[in-house]
Amino acid sequence: MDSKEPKNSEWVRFYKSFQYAWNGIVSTFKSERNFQIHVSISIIMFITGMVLRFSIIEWMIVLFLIGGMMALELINTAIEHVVDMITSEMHPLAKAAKDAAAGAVLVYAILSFIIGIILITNHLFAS
Ligand SMILES: Nc1ncnc2c1ncn2[C@@H]1O[C@H](COP(=O)(O)OP(=O)(O)OP(=O)(O)O)[C@@H](O)[C@H]1O
Repeated sequence: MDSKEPKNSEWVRFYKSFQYAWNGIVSTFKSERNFQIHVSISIIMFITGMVLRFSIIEWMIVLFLIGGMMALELINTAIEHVVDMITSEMHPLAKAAKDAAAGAVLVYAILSFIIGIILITNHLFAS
């Protein structure tokens, strides 16, 4: 009997942690225009992959890029929130933190774009 309760509460905690994470994704989607743009581009890439009938390897690359992009955008949003919570005043360190986080997203976005173009052109010309 005693051993059942902690087990249940572990599952409840596990379920709740998913719920909190999902809430973070939904609220970021609602508030961040860049996240909405990334989701839209991901949907376009998904449809492109279906139309061109991507191979398993190509799908794995696309999913990795989409997942990485969204995860980075979520981390960038988290950093923005923390900075805004710490100070509402202009501070060089606040700027440095926000700009570095935005830079990380930009680096990944540029790489994703280049890899996406390579994937599509390689697929079209190889088949
Ligand atoms: N508290 C702050 N102190 C100094 N610079 C800041 C501060 N908050 C934002 N900035 C800088 O001002 C510029 C514009 O920031 P802005 O607040 O418009 O966008 P963001 O918060 O970085 O992102 P988003 O537009 O997604 O909210 C960026 O270079 C950012 O680093």
